[in-house]
Amino acid sequence: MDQYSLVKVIGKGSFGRAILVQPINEEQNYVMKEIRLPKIDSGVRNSRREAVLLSRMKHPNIVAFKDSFEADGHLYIVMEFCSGGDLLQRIQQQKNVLFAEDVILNWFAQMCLGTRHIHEKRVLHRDLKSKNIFLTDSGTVKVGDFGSACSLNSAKAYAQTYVGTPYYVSPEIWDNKPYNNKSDVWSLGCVLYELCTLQHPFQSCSWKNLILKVCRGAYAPLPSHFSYELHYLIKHMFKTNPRDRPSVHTILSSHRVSRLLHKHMMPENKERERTHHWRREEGEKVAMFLEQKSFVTRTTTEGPLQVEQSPVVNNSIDDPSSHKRWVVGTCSTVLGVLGNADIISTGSMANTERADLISEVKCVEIQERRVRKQWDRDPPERLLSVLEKVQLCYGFETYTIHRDEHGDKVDGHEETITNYSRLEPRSDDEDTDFEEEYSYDLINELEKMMDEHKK
Ligand SMILES: Nc1ncnc2c1ncn2[C@@H]1O[C@H](COP(=O)(O)OP(=O)(O)OP(=O)(O)O)[C@@H](O)[C@H]1O
Repeated sequence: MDQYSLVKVIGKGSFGRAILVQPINEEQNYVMKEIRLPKIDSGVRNSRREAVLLSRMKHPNIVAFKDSFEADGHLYIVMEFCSGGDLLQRIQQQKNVLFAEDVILNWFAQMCLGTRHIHEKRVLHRDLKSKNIFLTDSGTVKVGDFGSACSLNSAKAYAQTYVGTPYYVSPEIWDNKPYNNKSDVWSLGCVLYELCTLQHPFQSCSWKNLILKVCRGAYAPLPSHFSYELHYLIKHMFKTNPRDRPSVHTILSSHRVSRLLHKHMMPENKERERTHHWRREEGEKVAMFLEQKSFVTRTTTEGPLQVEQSPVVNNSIDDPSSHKRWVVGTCSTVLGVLGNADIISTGSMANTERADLISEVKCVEIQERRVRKQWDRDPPERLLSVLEKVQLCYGFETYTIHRDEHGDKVDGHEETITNYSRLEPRSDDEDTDFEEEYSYDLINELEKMMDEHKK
């Protein structure tokens, strides 16, 4: 503590103060968060988690960790100072003058880059909102406040469940489903919408209607001057079924908006994105290669050559010794279709012998759309009746509910259980599996919380 001099208090959160400090031997200012340590051990462990998780993040779009220590019953976390304030403050300063689309896309691309880094570390932020996204003097956007975040490799993180800040909470949370990476995407969608309209996407004068709107994904359309891509992105980020929402990785690499986002990225960020992008020259090279490549795939010792059935046009199926070839022209059409397709499930391909690949792809897309429609559902009645009794002014607060410790058998400061299968790289169509393993009776917890408020 002695190595920092106090400049001023910049704000108060629900767990303590945020103080602007300067290290004795440095010119630069930092923010020191002072968090009262609770009396009980589990509470102390939860408080320390913010420091542990923040220290694991190293990315230009995440508030940088400097130091943490404990003194006089407080935990202190020292981090980078973002002198441009938070996005909520910036939105309020606008006084109803909308931001230009260029500015919005530039900020949003940076938010996505920061959030993708968090998700790549198998961490869920769980409280993304305009108040937790900061700006530096140079206009760099930084995701901050890991007070609600949880690591999927940490058993103790499961000891508490999440409510978040109700205006930013996704439909699956109200439906008692586990929090997952797409729930963070929903919250990012809320921030993006706020930047576009200076309003919350889901607003109402009662909680009941607010949650109804969230669960139905019912929001007022963006002003029409915004690009088609931005409208399309918002629509997808507010899909009520998390499986239909794009992951942050998809938004940055293969969504209809990706190209537009890349245009607004800093050169250093573009460099990494380029490696993820399907470039035309590369596509043509692959097409040429496939065209030349022979396609016999399996032989047996006893019988003649077995030609594996595939969706490739076969010129001489009756002659087992001849090679199958990709037909000139097919590849570029396939690439065209693949370029426009969303996520393609290859599972059903094997059932269709020598099917035309292009119509197969289209068919899978149509089937997926049909299945997706069935997911729409109304929010639970019990939740709605609870919400009728709640005051809307609680909507901006972050809520965290602590689980009963007895069931956890979590003891000791740094205990973690690593589930290695969760650390494996995943393809985009699997990425909703990145979620908390426990689910809770959130409504029951809310009822208890309301009772406490009344006392
Ligand atoms: N790294 C930072 N740079 C600049 N300002 C910051 C930084 N971190 C926090 N602040 C500001 O300090 C104030 C308090 O932040 P803090 O995170 O402690 O609580 P909060 O976000 O207001 O509430 P909550 O308890 O819900 O997290 C806020 O106004 C916030 O904008």
